[in-house]
Amino acid sequence: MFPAMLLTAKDLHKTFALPGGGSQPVLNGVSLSLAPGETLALTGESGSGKSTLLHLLAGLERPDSGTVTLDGAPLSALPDAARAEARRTRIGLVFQQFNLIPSLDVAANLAFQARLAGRHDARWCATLAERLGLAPQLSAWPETLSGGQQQRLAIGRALAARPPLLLADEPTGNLDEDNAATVLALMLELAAETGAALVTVTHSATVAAAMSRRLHLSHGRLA
Ligand SMILES: Nc1ncnc2c1ncn2[C@@H]1O[C@H](COP(=O)(O)OP(=O)(O)OP(=O)(O)O)[C@@H](O)[C@H]1O
Repeated sequence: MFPAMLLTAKDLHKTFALPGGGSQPVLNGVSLSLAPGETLALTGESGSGKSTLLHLLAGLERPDSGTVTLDGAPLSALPDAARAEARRTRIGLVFQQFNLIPSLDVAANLAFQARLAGRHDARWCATLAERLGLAPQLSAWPETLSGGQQQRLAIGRALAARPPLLLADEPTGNLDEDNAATVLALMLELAAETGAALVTVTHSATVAAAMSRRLHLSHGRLA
């Protein structure tokens, strides 16, 4: 018997209006499904729509047509507030640009999403800080951290609420080779430990090879 799917996208279409008039179709019937704990790389040429697809999977944007279902609940059909709630409690997000909160120290950044989700667990946050090599920096400001440290913190923040789904957009895109390898290994280890499924948008063959499955986006469709 197949395991119940965590995430299902069915026949997603998305077209953007162009500033000068006209429109640009970006996703043209994209479907995928992800089992709990599965890891998936989304690859494709620059501009092929990978980030757009990730945003639809995260409920950050809505498709023009098609559905995104998370744990059996229709994410894409929910009104904005309910989608934001689902994102807070069920999805961890990691971006290329780290997106840390500059006015909060490392400890508060780490705990931020878990607090929002009403699932702060001080012991788990301490474990995450330790595992991510950030324990000595807990009272530092994010701007004083290296790029690698900032991305490790962003991963910890995304996993602090133990979401069943982690979505990452070029998580190693701003890092040198050594930091990229460390961040990739930690992201995979901690996702596996928490049971989170992972979808990673990437241009990196190394990152793509580290995922259990790869899908390539081309001409608005996945293969
Ligand atoms: N909000 C938006 N409004 C208008 N056009 C958009 C918007 N978001 C994305 N696009 C366009 O959709 C296309 C796909 O963009 P997207 O960022 O999803 O591609 P990508 O595959 O992630 O690219 P890259 O690898 O360069 O990050 C691009 O042509 C982009 O200009």
